[in-house]
Amino acid sequence: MSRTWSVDEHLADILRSVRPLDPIELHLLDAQGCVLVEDVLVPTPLPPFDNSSMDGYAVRVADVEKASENDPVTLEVVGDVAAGTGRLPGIGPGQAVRVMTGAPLPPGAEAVVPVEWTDGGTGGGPADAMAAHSADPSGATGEVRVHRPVTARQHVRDKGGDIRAGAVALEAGTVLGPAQIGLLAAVGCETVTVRPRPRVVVLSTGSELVRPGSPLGPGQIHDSNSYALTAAARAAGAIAYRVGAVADDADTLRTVIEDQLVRADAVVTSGGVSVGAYDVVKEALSDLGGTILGGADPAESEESGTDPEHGESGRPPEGGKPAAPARSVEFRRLAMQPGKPQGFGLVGPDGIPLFALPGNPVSSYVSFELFVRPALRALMGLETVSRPTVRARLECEEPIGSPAGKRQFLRGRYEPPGDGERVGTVRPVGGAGSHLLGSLARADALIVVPEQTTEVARGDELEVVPLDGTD
Ligand SMILES: Nc1nc2c(c(=O)[nH]1)N[C@H]1C(S)=C(S)[C@@H](COP(=O)(O)OP(=O)(O)OC[C@H]3O[C@@H](n4cnc5c(N)ncnc54)[C@H](O)[C@@H]3O)O[C@H]1N2
Ligand code: MOO
Repeated sequence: MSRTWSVDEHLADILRSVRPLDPIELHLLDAQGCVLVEDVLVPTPLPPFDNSSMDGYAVRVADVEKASENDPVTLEVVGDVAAGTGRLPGIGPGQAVRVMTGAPLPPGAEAVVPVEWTDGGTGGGPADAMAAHSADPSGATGEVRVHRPVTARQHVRDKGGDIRAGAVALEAGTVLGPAQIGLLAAVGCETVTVRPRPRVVVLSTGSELVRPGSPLGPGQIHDSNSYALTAAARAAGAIAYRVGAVADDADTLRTVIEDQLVRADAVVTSGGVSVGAYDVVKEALSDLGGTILGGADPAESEESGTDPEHGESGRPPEGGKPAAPARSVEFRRLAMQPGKPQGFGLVGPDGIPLFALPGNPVSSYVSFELFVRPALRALMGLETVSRPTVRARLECEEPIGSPAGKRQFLRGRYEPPGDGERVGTVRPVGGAGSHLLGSLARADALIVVPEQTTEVARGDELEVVPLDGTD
């Protein structure tokens, strides 16, 4: 390791290196959370036909103009239209058709009188509801007494009133949430072209690691990082594959990563990046020479006929920008705590981003939040890649020290501002140790102590990063 990098420099370097994934066509529900790459036009108007917004009677306005509760107007019921009905009875003077919510407006009808404004065909007072079709399968016939007038188009939803045919239903760049997926379904789209969710391979390293569910031998611990990081990748919108723990052996690790690259848009490892004798990730990835993991060397690529369309990294350039140059994994020291040792690079012929995170459980999780999550969001084509932050006043009994020159990320619980308060409060949970998984699990936010600050105390206003909750 040479110089120390700031958090912002490291993140900027990562974001410079990742490009949004190539668009693919996905079925609607598989596209949830993805970004649309092209405008979606509405082929047919929405709604596709004039229809009733109420269960009631389709009428001509003039026929019910004088209707009142004391002096109802009696109309002849000439038909019954359920939602989905294609053949529609026409309405002449003095006639009505019983219609259900969403049913097409019959020809000749100008408005719909809700059933509650009629006797429902019973000959009595105002009705609460219509008789269920199962109870009265003959449908609506006979007469209906209308107690109130309606205005033209009242209780009618106009054809194209929501969106006109040919209009843009959703613009390129829209993130598909439930409402957007509903709209696409409504206009008849079965598939959409979006940036896919990145496939993230997560593996942990360490010969001390044992899978949860297995008993611990002497010196062993359960592998928690690969679980936390897989869950974090999923929470970030990725499709995550947990490979599990790889023993501290450089050749094995290289082979496992090479094997996994086929299904990876990003690789996340944990552990083995510090200065110990068994820090295998660093050993396996920092000096790759001509192996496949190092990616194509730009000079070699030209000679070996790399497709110029696909740039040196093997990935297509996006929006005219040059593709990211291939670069092997670089290990660096960051001015942050936790998360000081970090590795990042592009590996394999396709220049897949690889994040080598430190092994301490809090360090790997905080590193994921700060560096991997933004990169995954960039791969998805999302514009906002980092979590929004808030300001909050610190609530703590004793002053808390922070290492000079390092940005510290304490774990805390955030309380939003109450009525009339400008900022909320944040209370530290547990200490600064990067092994404190118990307190991490009770926290819902990271408290950011700037590099130049060496002590914070109650009442200090700090930047806070709210994290995903469990709800
Ligand atoms: N002499 C120095 N020692 C250390 C330094 C240093 O600068 N000089 N840096 C420390 C810092 S900071 C960190 S962070 C760690 C990073 O170490 P590694 O990335 O090499 O991680 P490991 O040594 O493999 O593990 C560290 C710690 O975390 C536990 N661990 C690892 N993987 C998992 C897992 N999947 N699940 C649960 N726990 C895991 C591991 O058992 C160790 O206790 O280095 C410091 N040392
Ligand atoms: O990543 Mo280390 O936390 O700085 O213990």
